[in-house]
Amino acid sequence: MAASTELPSLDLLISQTLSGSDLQEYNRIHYGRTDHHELEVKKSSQSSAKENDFDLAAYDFPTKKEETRSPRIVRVGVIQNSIGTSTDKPLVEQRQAIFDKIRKIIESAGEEGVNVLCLQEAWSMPFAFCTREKQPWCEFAESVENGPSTQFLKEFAIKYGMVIVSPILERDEVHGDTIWNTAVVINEAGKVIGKHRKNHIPRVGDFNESTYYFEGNTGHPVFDTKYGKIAINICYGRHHPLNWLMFGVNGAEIVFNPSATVAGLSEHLWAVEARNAAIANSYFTCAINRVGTEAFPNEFTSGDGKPAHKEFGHFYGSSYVTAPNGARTPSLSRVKDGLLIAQIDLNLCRQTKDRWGFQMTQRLDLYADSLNKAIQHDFVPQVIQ
Ligand SMILES: NC(=O)NCCC(=O)O
Repeated sequence: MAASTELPSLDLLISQTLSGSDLQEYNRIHYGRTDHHELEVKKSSQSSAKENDFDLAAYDFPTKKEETRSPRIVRVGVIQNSIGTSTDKPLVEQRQAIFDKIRKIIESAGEEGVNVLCLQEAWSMPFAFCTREKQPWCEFAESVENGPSTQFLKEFAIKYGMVIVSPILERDEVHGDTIWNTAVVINEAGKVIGKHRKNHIPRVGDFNESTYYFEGNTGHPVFDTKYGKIAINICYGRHHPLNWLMFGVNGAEIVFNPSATVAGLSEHLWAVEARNAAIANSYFTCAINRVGTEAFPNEFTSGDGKPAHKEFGHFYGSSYVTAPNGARTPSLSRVKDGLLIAQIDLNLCRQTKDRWGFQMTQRLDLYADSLNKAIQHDFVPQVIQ
């Protein structure tokens, strides 16, 4: 059955269907708290959201005050968006249309005091990797240091004193013009402080990304920013628990998961994976997905015997934030652009570690030893008959 593009969000459906103590119980069991702690946003931001047709939601994660450490309050923002115009237009026009709509949303994020903002995977282009065509799509690849996306975002980073994570298609001119799927980290002074390249490249459905780029070679970097230690687990990496684990081992307090995934494939996994990662690693996770349906000029096939088609499928948005204790925000819409803001206290990471002891009780030494054996060509699985 085709996935619905009508249902705005499961969260909305629930909140409109249940009421009173049933809704409270649902919230307690599903979201991990009875109250979403919705934050007020400025009238001007509300007007801009209405005028520019994006959703705006903000939530707080109140955290216990500590006697010996001051709170470390940070506002994180995530943006999900559809592309700005059709994919048969000139590339520069397509990119400009995305910049034009993103500009408005970033301005609202800045006005609302967002400290760290993350955009969706390959945000400055359509997700054309389904086509397997090299032309014209490879032309969207750009330099980390001074490509159009970095130039565009630097201005906002400086204006709002905000760290921005910009997932782009990277062109590495120094190493043979190779292409990578990369998240660029721009600090509050507008300086690129580093990048992370996607570790796990999908080979599923229409996600033909391996035609364009290899698995990343940047490890699991954690960026120690003015607003906390952040990391980026790009899209398909969210299916790999050890990928999440390594960002935690390196000390991440917030891990962003900029994604591009479609309803027919992964919607039933979406609410589970980033949330589970937050719980297992005692850090905040911010899951961000594209939204809308992208159609391409030429037909492509999915290698499943079904007819050739021009549409990728429905990118279902539904971005959300999870705290280390497993409590989460409702999702943004499945069908509309949106800005989700979460006010978090990074002290909750250590508080959760102290309470649950997952870091203390994990057995990295044991896993390292077992994994070392498992990767040997003559490995014999430890099975007892
Ligand atoms: N962009 C990407 O890696 N998508 C793969 C599909 C998925 O992970 O749900």
